[in-house]
Amino acid sequence: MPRIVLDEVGITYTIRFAHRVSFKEVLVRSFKRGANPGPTRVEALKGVTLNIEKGERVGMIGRNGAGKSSLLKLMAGVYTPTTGTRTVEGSIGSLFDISLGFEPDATGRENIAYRSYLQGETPKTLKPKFNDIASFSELGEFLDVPVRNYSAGMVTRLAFAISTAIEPDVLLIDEVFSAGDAGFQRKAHQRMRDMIGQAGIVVMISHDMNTIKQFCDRVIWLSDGRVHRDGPAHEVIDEFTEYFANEPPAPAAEAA
Ligand SMILES: Nc1ncnc2c1ncn2[C@@H]1O[C@H](COP(=O)(O)OP(=O)(O)OP(=O)(O)O)[C@@H](O)[C@H]1O
Repeated sequence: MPRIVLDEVGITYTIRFAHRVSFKEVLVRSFKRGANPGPTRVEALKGVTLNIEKGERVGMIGRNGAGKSSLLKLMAGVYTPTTGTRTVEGSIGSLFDISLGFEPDATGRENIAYRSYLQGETPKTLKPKFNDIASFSELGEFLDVPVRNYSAGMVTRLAFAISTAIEPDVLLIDEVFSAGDAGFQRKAHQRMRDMIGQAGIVVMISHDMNTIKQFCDRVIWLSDGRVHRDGPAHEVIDEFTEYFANEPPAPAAEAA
């Protein structure tokens, strides 16, 4: 039975500024106490407690930097919590960063196999799916060409075709609705709808409230790493929209 349980979860990142330091700066720093600021800590999530049960379609909304991706990646197991505990039951399918991690020197076909194995397929389970993935990508003869020769749109199509060929219990989505050109997007939307319909639990991030309304019955509004509001989709979206309609314009880096 798929389930997500987060108990007082926190994530703190440590950032080290990576600018080059000249010999002169090293000398100055060695004489000046406090001149080297050292690593900075960012608390991306603070005491998040959540329970998501089978059948729920959950949207995550919030401004840029509110902690949505950190929370989704924590659910996916990409990040471990700095504090608190994370329990996810059921197989997980992640639709984010889908275009990363291809082998550039390998062909499209070879990459279908490599990526599918990473997604938990075996040669036996991949065999009946392979042709569907290949034809969904619409890459034709390019499937026998190394991926390094693909256009960005071709990489996206291949990535989308592979990433959506899974049937996970828990489906985690971060804004992948805009894959490829207009024709491909129509197909991609239908494929997403089918996946969302089949998954036990869906958690998705989107800045597009219509997308969230269309797919989700529950919405979590994150603000500054905390759950600001958690409730029925239409209620939380209305509050969110009204809040930002009445607020003075945010600084550029903060704007949603
Ligand atoms: N890998 C990382 N290393 C250091 N800090 C990070 C990292 N990822 C995110 N952060 C920081 O954590 C905070 C939350 O970021 P996160 O990406 O989770 O927010 P978000 O709500 O998904 O934002 P957006 O809507 O812009 O995608 C931000 O302050 C961000 O700078």
